[in-house]
Amino acid sequence: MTKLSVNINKLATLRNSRGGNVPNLITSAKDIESFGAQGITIHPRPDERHIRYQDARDLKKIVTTEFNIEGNPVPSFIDLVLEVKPTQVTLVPDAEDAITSNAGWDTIKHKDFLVEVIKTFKEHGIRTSIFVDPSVEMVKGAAKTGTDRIELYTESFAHQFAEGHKEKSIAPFAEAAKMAHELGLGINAGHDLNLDNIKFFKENIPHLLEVSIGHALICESIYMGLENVVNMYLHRLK
Ligand SMILES: CC(=O)[C@@H](O)[C@H](O)COP(=O)(O)O
Ligand SMILES: NCC(=O)COP(=O)(O)O
Repeated sequence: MTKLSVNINKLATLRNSRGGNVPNLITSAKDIESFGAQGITIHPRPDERHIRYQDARDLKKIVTTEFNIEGNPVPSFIDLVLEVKPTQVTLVPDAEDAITSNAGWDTIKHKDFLVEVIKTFKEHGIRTSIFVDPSVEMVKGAAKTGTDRIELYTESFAHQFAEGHKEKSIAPFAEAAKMAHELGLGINAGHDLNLDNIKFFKENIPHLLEVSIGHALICESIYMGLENVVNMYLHRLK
């Protein structure tokens, strides 16, 4: 079974655009869980342009499914995660000025750093995942960091799938996932997954444990409603 973790960054963006507390992230997260999603993901960035560090603390009190916090492990992020103790932390090598995540880790170059950070989180009972491009070499490097899981960065899949290059879009992901499974790593995936591409991705990536989906899911919900859309994903992930 592949779990759906809904990334609520975009709801925070909407809230922040007006000040105030509409939409209320706590109510939204509870509703998303009640619609059947098996997790809530947030990706606080140091500028707190969408999710604020305080949101992470507040959400921890009410999330009853899997709580996944993603981000670049700068000192303030590490402190936040150790305080909040989510189910899972996903490490993403965000550049400060990036609009959104745009690359996976170089798990070879940053091995020593990743080993140290992952050890710290695991000592505190937090499952770890690291964001990687669909590269066998990067997956092999990830396995040497001690991480529990990887998250495959699916932007290139989504882009090529939308262009109609189905087989080409999935091939490196299938190969990277096969290697991850052989090395004992759990497999998550995310970025630009949507209602059009999720079924094909799921069908072609065995052992896919979890997908985190935000941007498209919230955009689709504008037309079809959050409850419907969550259920449409759950149906495609069966
Ligand atoms: C790691 C990843 O792909 C997502 O967390 C994505 O980066 C969402 O972040 P934004 O909502 O800031 O684009
Ligand atoms: N880890 C990926 C994520 O949380 C959501 O990414 P996106 O669906 O907003 O592109």
